[in-house]
Amino acid sequence: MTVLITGGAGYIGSHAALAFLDAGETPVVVDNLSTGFDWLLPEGVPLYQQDIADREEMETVLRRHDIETIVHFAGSIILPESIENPLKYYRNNTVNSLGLMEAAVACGVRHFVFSSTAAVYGLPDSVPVPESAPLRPQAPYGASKLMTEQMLMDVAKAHDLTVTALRYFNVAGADPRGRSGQATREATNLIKVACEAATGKRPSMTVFGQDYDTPDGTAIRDYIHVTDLALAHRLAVERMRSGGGNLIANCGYGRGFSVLEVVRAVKAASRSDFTVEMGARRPGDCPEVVADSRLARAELNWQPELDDINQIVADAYRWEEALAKRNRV
Ligand SMILES: NC(=O)c1ccc[n+]([C@@H]2O[C@H](COP(=O)([O-])OP(=O)(O)OC[C@H]3O[C@@H](n4cnc5c(N)ncnc54)[C@H](O)[C@@H]3O)[C@@H](O)[C@H]2O)c1
Ligand SMILES: O=c1ccn([C@@H]2O[C@H](COP(=O)(O)OP(=O)(O)O[C@H]3O[C@H](CO)[C@@H](O)[C@H](O)[C@H]3O)[C@@H](O)[C@H]2O)c(=O)[nH]1
Repeated sequence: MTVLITGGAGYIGSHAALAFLDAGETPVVVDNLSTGFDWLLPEGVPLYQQDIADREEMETVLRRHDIETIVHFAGSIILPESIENPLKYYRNNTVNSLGLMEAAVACGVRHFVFSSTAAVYGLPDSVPVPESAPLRPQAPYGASKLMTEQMLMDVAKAHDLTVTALRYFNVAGADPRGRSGQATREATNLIKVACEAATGKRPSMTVFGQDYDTPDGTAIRDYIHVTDLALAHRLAVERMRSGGGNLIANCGYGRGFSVLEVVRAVKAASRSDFTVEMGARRPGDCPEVVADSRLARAELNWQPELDDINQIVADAYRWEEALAKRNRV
């Protein structure tokens, strides 16, 4: 019943490794360390430093560990970069995922969990966004993920494989016990950027747009604690093991916070009054993105435990401080 985590040395994948480890399972990780770090992985989790595109090596790992389930995080994740370099995104997120599916089918893997994204919805017509909302990705990043979802669902129908695709909203925070967190170089995510301003890694931060049609004029997002998200993956695997069928579900909490609310929370958690500049809207951003998360709650029996913006930013900040002290990334 071994679980393979691709991209397990990355931000979310390392938290998933912790979630399986904490539940008494020892997962195996494949990661090419292109954006991940071996030191993010919990001790005792075997790491194969290889590319998921290497079909032969992937099949060797799948057979050696008799892999029952693949939890597939490996991918390229920077939305603006996908506009500049679409081929990289279709190669790594779509083509390489296809190769992994072929290896999975060839090696008799039973279950597959895929990291999808709210970016598949593009600019939603209304919030909260249900899974049935129109799928109109605005950039190759979202399109590359949507194609993979579609391939997986077709493969699941034709083969003895059950698939869960989880569409993440805004992932943030760090393991509450300090064992992992986000170490991404040159990160652009709001909470990470604000925490870097709080530790002094950046001289200041900028709020992108204050003229949205929202209560305080800044954009609203559904920030989900990475540890709750990791839990959803473990529950998705449990559900498939007990006979649950294919599923596509949003992972968010179903409520949003504005940029200014997040900045205030980071200032309170860090007790730092870092400089916040007011800037123009970031091209492509929408005013409000919030998940309708009822399906994941019902199907996965997912009861998030960390739905608290103060805890999310406190955990993110504690991790950022630890990174700064260790002089890492
Ligand atoms: N962070 C978010 O807010 C967010 C939101 C929606 C979806 N996602 C998805 O979640 C997944 C994980 O994202 P993350 O934030 O942890 O990013 P990350 O960059 O920290 O993790 C990705 C990991 O995959 C590895 N990797 C990339 N390509 C690989 C390849 N070809 N072979 C082997 N390893 C490879 C990287 O080295 C890295 O460790 C991604 O698929 C991403 O698209 C993330
Ligand atoms: O320095 C900053 C960074 C962000 N923001 C704003 O904060 C909000 C959140 O931005 P960010 O953290 O970059 O997340 P999103 O742009 O909402 O995108 C995230 O959520 C998507 C799913 O919805 C994923 O696909 C992306 O990978 C992930 O980065 C947006 O309104 C930004 O304009 C700022 O004001 N200043």
